[in-house]
Amino acid sequence: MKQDETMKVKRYDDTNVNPDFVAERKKCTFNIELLTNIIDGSSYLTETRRQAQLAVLNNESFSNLPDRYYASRDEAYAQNIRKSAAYIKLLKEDKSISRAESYFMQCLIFPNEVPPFSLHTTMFTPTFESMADEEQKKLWMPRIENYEILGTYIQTEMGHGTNVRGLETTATFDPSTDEFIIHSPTLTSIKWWPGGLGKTCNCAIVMASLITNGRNEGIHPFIVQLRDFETHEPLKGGLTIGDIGTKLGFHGMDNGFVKFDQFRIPRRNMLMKSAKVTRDGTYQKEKKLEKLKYGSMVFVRAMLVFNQAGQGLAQAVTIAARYSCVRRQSEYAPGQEEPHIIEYQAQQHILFTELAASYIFYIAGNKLRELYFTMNYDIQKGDLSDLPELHALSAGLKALTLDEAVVGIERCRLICGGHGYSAASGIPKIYTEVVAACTYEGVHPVLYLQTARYLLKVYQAALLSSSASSLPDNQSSKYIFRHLHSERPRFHFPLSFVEIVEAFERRALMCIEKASKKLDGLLATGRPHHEAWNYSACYLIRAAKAHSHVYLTSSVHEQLETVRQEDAGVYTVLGQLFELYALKSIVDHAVEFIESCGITTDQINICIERIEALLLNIRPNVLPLVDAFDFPDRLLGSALGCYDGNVYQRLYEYALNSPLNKSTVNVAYFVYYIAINIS
Ligand SMILES: CCCCCCCCCCCCCCCCCCCCCCC/C=C/C(=O)SCCNC(=O)CCNC(=O)[C@H](O)C(C)(C)COP(=O)(O)OP(=O)(O)OC[C@H]1O[C@@H](n2cnc3c(N)ncnc32)[C@H](O)[C@@H]1OP(=O)(O)O
Ligand SMILES: Cc1cc2nc3c(=O)[nH]c(=O)nc-3n(C[C@H](O)[C@H](O)[C@H](O)COP(=O)(O)OP(=O)(O)OC[C@H]3O[C@@H](n4cnc5c(N)ncnc54)[C@H](O)[C@@H]3O)c2cc1C
Repeated sequence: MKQDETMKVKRYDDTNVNPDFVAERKKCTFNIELLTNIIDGSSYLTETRRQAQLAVLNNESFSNLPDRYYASRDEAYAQNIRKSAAYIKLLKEDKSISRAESYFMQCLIFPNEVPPFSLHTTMFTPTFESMADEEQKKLWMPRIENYEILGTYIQTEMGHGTNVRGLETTATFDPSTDEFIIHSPTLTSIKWWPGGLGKTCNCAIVMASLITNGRNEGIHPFIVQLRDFETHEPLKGGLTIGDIGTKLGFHGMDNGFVKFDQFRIPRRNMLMKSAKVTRDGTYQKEKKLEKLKYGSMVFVRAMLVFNQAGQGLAQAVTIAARYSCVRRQSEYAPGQEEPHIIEYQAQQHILFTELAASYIFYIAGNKLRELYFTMNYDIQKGDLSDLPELHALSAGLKALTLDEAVVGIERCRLICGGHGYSAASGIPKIYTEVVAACTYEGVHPVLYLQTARYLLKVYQAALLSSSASSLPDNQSSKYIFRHLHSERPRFHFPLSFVEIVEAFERRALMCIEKASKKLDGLLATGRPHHEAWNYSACYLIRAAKAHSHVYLTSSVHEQLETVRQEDAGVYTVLGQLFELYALKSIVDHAVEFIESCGITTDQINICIERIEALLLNIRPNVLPLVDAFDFPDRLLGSALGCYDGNVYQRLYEYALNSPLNKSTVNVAYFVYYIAINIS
């Protein structure tokens, strides 16, 4: 990114800080900057992020007007298009903007929003790059990279989302014209939901059943132009396109529908890297590359762990923590000043456990992102051996971290009392954004079951093997081999970090064993496999969750081992958060840990006591720990969570700006109420 010498705007307002915050920040026992570097991935990335954020704050084109919480849907969409145009212009003009910089800029330009063009970068382009052959890339990529083509990813239909093989849209090859005919044969086959489809994108990857020579060859991707490049009108020849209407959130996004009526595209618009249809209609495929078509789902699921679960929960925690250090309520000691609500143990228990979870998701999410890029390098070169591992891991972690994050965000809202319910808190917007990710890219029961399917295969392999050597080191399920053939250790309390990781592994192995036994038991009674699988679902899902917890704890433990060499202060606070998250999970799933690790209810009570001690340890650092996330106020968009802690002044300003306050007497009152009274 080109450096801007005029960068003056501050990321925080530190001129008029609430004195309670000043006092809180003085209690800090660790180096905040080092922790920020860990969350970002490195000091280089911290600097990159700050520069990118300053560039956004200094650019008028990216301001959020009208107020994001008062905008109607039309305004929210228009606002996003205005900012998108400015953003894309900037990316086109300054080719030195790196991928990481553009990512950081996007997060701040569209705070807690998935903007209409985002499918272009997250799904359309990666799917095209992965599924198109070299000739197709040469033809299309320059216009895709130049944003002349703005694409979305069209898979889901009104009648089918999860069952991709059940999609009804057809792409039938017509050898007489060398074209495919895309068709929606039923009401339920209308494509439904794709982001940016309703009004914004001019092209799409469309997933449809390929039919040639009278045979249905299954779901394949096609690149389809939807709108005229000049007029932006939907193309003639059999397209009905529109916006699907208002949703729980995502107001600035035009999720859309499209009905194809015998719509024709050239044969070469089928993406032909792993399968093709020749001029005479012959279908050919490279079987080993078949699963590449699922690749973009794996990519987004892997990214959602740090981007939505980690960042979303961290933002809600930042808001709740800062507010808890300002808000005073209730008479604690008779006759004394009301304490800040942060002093109540009940408040601390919720706030600090969610703080711990946000650190765990962020750090583990960063590791998953790195693992994705490492493994995907080989996958794109045609070695798909790591794909099952990556699929299982990204599916399970997307599900587990988002499940826990949305509950955590809602808990943060609740501990802010009444003001948490106001849009001005910022938390409702974070919630509606993050909870959407629990549905898109796969609903969670389905994703857990995908993870479980993989785990049972690994378990079967481990039963037949006596060592872990047959699994590469980067496989997260290696512990299954290790522990299956080794004695369970005696755990000592309070648990050491190493013991914590092993306890999670032992619990996961037990859940996998139980799921396998359940399935085998049902099969032994003569039930068909699909039925036995369905009636083992609760066991299978428990196994997938337990395995995903293993990744969370082991990857953060690995990070801790590195930090231990670097900085004692940061190691201590990060260790406290790690321990708190782990112990809370152990207490929440006590039965599974008692059974798998041979521990007692008395030892679970030791964990409960230890959690209380950890709350006291974490208390002095609470503000510095959320400051370390380093969210600019503009990203949080919260009256309760600003860096300066001037909550009440901001709440009042927010109310004064309400459109309802533009007049002292509302016209509707005259039109309806006075009219009734007169008649
Ligand atoms: C602070 C740090 C900063 C760092 C710097 C930053 C760097 C920059 C990095 C860039 C960041 C980007 C940030 C991104 C942010 C994200 C925000 C995104 C916003 C996105 C907006 C929303 C978009 C939404 C899109 C959608 O929803 S698209 C539709 C999604 N649909 C689904 O998910 C459907 C769910 N269904 C399925 O997945 C499957 O079809 C099914 C698995 C349920 C099918 O089951 P079925 O049994 O029918 O399966 P098959 O027979 O077809 O296949 C079975 C075998 O295939 C394997 N399989 C299945 N799925 C996959 C897969 N995905 N990958 C690999 N393999 C797969 C099965 O395991 C079977 O295998 P087996 O036979 O060997 O057992
Ligand atoms: C905000 C948002 C953005 C989206 N963006 C896009 C997009 O850009 N492109 C796109 O193509 N799609 C998009 N989608 C669609 C999304 O991918 C689907 O909604 C999702 O995959 C779920 O499919 P479905 O809605 O058909 O639910 P269904 O598949 O009908 O599932 C409904 C429920 O049934 C249960 N269920 C279903 N199948 C099973 C099973 N096998 N085992 C156990 N339980 C099951 C689950 O509880 C599930 O929640 C988006 C959705 C949302 C909400």
